[in-house]
Amino acid sequence: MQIYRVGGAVRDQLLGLPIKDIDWVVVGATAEQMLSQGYQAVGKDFPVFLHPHTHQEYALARTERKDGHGYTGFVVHASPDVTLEEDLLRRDLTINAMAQGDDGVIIDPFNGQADLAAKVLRHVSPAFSEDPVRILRLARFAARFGFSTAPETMALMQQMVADGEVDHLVPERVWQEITKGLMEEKPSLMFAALRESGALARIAPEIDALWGVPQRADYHPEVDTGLHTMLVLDYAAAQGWPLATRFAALCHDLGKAKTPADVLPRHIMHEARGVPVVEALCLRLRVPAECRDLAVMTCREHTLVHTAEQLRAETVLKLLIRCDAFRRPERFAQMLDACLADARGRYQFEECAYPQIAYLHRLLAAANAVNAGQIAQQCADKKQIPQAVEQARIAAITAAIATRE
Ligand SMILES: Nc1ncnc2c1ncn2[C@@H]1O[C@H](COP(=O)(O)OP(=O)(O)OP(=O)(O)O)[C@@H](O)[C@H]1O
Repeated sequence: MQIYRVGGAVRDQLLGLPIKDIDWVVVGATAEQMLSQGYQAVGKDFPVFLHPHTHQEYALARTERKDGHGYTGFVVHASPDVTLEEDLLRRDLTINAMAQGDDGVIIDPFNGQADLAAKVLRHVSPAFSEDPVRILRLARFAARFGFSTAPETMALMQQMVADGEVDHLVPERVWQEITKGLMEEKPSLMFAALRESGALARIAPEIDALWGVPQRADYHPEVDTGLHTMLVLDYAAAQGWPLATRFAALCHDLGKAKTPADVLPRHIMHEARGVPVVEALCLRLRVPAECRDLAVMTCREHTLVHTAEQLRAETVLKLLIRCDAFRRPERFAQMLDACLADARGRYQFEECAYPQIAYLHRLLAAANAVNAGQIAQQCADKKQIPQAVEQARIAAITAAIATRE
């Protein structure tokens, strides 16, 4: 048997990037041979084995063929007669279809090195169209490397979308790829590839609908809501913020696509209109609660946060309570970060001051300093405790507002 490094490890080494994990391909072996050498079988659908000591993954060289119409899985063929080249042929992109043997020689039958040098994402073979998740993979590699898509690959992806292939993707696979793409350096490039292929309109029409929606040019010199959303998202990514904050940045203005045409380019009530849209997207993609809740909250509150310094103490307290800021201050802080991204994700406002964050943190700290236990002891009628605590918090916030620097 021969063993080769394949895929991302070879690509990243050629790019001079750190290698996270190595995938190995074993040519000329059977599953029984692997097991007899102490490897543990781990692949549910594919013949993958774990090395007993290093715990690295070794896959038998394989070919596969689509099982029926739409994406329903693959019929996998792994046997000692499958060659390395046959295995590489069924991979997604030429830059991911290179191998390296023990001697260090790169095996590159599909010119992945040339595409790396030209910064191009190109499919390896027509088999690309057998798995629609490859469109999302390509899009996230675009976000990671800033590479362009080969015209023939873009045409193939557009055809796949037109054939309805993307509609067969299960939500978990979509969310997994979107998650990875959001964590890349420039997530907007993922959405650009998804839009151009037509896939975004199928997997997340709520996001796709933002392009072409105008906004007031005095607040938003970039005008287009889709472009603004991408600026906000890339700002969040550039700060290295976590997934939930990036997802909240992505979703904060979904309500703007629902603004009635006769009130454009104003977007009164877009926060309230957006909440059900964000909830529907999250439900469909099975977005985890942590991401969903922050996205809904940001969508609902971002305009109010922008006006924080004009708010009355009562309104501030209601905002803090709605956001559960007393119990979840770190999540509240994440929402404020997403609001900062919203403010700065605009042409000509890229470095605008955003005192709202420090201001609201100061008011939260003031409200938090209220000694609820002591108030409870002083209340003769227990039923009045919540109201008394609320009054004390409003007084504390009022005092903090009055001492504004
Ligand atoms: N859906 C797919 N279709 C075709 N080939 C795939 C697919 N998923 C993975 N591959 C192949 O398996 C390799 C390893 O996949 P993996 O998901 O670990 O990505 P990677 O290229 O290592 O990138 P990353 O740095 O994101 O882990 C890829 O480089 C590619 O050759």
